[in-house]
Amino acid sequence: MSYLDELNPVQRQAVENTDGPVLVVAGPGSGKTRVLTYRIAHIMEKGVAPWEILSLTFTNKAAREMQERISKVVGDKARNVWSGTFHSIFARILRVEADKIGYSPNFTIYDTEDTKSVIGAIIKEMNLDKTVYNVNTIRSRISSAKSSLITPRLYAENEAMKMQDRQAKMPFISDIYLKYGERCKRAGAMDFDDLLYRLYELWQKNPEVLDKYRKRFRYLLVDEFQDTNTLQYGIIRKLVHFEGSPRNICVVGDDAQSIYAFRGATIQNILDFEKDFSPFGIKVFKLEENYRSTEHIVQAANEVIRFNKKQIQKKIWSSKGTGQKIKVIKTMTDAEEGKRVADTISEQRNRFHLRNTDIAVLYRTNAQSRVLEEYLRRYNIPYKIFGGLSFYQRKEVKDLIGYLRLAVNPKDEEALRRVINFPKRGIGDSTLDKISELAGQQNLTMWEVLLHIDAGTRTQKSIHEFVKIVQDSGQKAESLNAHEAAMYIAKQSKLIEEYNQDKTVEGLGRLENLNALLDGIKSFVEDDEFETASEQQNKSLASYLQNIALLTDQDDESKNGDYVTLMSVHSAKGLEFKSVFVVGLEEKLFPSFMSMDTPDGLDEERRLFYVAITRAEQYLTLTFSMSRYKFGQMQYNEMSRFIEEIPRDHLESTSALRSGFSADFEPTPSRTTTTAVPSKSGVSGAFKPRPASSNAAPRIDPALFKASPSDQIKVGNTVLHLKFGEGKVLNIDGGKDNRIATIFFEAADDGQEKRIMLKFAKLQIVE
Ligand SMILES: Nc1ncnc2c1ncn2[C@@H]1O[C@H](COP(=O)(O)OP(=O)(O)OP(=O)(O)O)[C@@H](O)[C@H]1O
Ligand SMILES: [Mg+2]
Repeated sequence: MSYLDELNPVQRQAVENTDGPVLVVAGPGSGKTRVLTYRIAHIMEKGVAPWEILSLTFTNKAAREMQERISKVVGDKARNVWSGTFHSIFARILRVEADKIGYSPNFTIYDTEDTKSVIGAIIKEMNLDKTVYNVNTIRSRISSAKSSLITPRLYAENEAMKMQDRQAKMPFISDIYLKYGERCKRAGAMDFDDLLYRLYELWQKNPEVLDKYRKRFRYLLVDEFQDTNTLQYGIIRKLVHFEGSPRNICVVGDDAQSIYAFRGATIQNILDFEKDFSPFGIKVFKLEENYRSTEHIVQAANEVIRFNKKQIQKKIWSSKGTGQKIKVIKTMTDAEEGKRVADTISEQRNRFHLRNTDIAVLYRTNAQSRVLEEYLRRYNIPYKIFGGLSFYQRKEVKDLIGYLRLAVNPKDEEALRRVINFPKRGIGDSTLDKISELAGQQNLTMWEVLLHIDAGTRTQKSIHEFVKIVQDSGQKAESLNAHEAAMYIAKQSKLIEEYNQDKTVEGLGRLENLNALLDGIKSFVEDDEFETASEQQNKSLASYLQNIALLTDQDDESKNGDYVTLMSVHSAKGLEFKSVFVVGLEEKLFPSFMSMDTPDGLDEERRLFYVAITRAEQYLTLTFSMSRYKFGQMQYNEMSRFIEEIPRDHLESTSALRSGFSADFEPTPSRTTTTAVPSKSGVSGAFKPRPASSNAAPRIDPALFKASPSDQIKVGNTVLHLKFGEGKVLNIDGGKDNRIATIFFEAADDGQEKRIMLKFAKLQIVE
């Protein structure tokens, strides 16, 4: 059996001990997933049928990769292994057994939006105040109740939960929960949590059904076990932990990579597993060699995770050679960060002969993808976003763009349909159908029909309000610049208010996306890179929309299958890439401001960082930006403590390090932002332009920068530009309001003269 030779001795034992419980706790890249894969192959080689094997993973991507890896060893029959995510496998079982719990086999699966709309309807029926009873909060309460196996009845009896609800001024959540369950059942629908919860219930109530599956799945395997929640573990236990069971279960995981505490996953599961199965001769294996990454990366990861006290001690080493040091890039703005990432990707492809698919860019929050996407597109680097939508495809982004489009063109029917009843104003589908019908009959646009509706009924009043919002927005779009207009519209439409109410993790992500869009519009307005006067002048909402039409266009950049992967760190679990970029390494972003206040929160962020950097095989690049727009405000950031926690020996010595770290390179004890006071010497020092040959950005601290009035700028001046550094004004032409300066920036990328419209440019005269 030659495939066994592709394993080290400990891995081989974990594979060959197919009978009885096995636990593998080991660090990243040590071959845990490989053990699972080979174990499945090995079980099949011993004559077990593929459908007797159940293998559970967390993401579809991981499940697919596992399937591919198994096929390499055993060929086509790999397809018949029950291998997939918890949700997909359980849905499959539930379809077969649906009638036993009063469902039809064709039950619908409700996504989050469906769930929210059902909960919203219940709140309305119960005459509860929807500003107090926030749909998202309730959804997440119900979800966590289900994940902890708390039925509506138990919920109603649970004093602790009720106390929490009373404190939140929502004493009726348990009633909503009960009604929600009934409603789903009546509708023949299950939400995502139900796929786990109902399966548990099915097995609980129907021992004969459970028995069938116990007999069927003779072998069970679970990857990324550290991230299972109570319910998932409950289901697993039911399947294998019983009298007379051979308990052929193998789980693999790494407590240091547990990153879903907020969803109820606890590393306690790993400890419990060992305890629960120890009476049945559990075998525990530890793997210590990292086959994925070179030494600098592995050692840096080891050092960082040592800051977490509550870890199972593990030694990890690499025999892949020293490898490259970790590169750190510091930039002044997030836009520049995007640009440097794109630059470095191009450079790495050439220098190290990488394909796009060898490269991944990982971020902490999805909202960060906007700037990255923009620069990858500008550089013609194909990319694909995993575990989420591309920025402009996200619902909240489309909502705001819908309003912006209406402001510029109220006849835009698609936009109108999208937002006329969002946020909800009681203009339902039937009203909309009527409007559309009228429009058809009279050969008008829907907008024109709206304009002629009297204000009588409640719905008609709502329509009037909506028309007013669009009209006001239209006026602002003409009189203000794109950013001012968009800010007005975001507020006036009540979109911000709507998204602001949702205090869940997902809700915050949506608000961040909205703000990222607004910030993007702001940088569009402030961008003075344009060279011609007409482009410079036109900073209107209409021109902004035209500009992004190209970005929102869904042309598939990843056509030929060679694309850079963009994803959140959470989605990157279990994956590996030759080159990995981890971006936005700033205090309050990564670690996230939401988790920084508690030691446990911070530990989880550190585990997340640990997951991020251990995805890299050969090249690891960490980037951070000194400033970043946040909620329309320029924020000044400090480098993330996680970079400081990496011993300097593992970092490439670059200018980023010299200026990013405190002088003696001691971790800085205080993390309050210090804003430098401009002083004569400080200015000239900080403003030193970068050498033309290097790719480094001009090191200008935005906090020190002060734009001079444009009419004072004269030929011969030396001026500073935030992006291009120091430059000499060679010529000025154009009339009063349209003066265009020709400036030579020594440090700019191309070393070419640039033509810049003075009215919009931000330049500081140095001499
Ligand atoms: N004995 C081995 N010989 C050669 N390559 C190996 C060996 N074991 C693992 N590898 C390779 O090392 C890489 C990491 O393995 P794998 O993905 O299984 O690690 P893991 O422990 O699951 O990591 P993570 O914790 O990040 O999920 C893979 O490319 C795998 O094929
Ligand atoms: Mg793995």
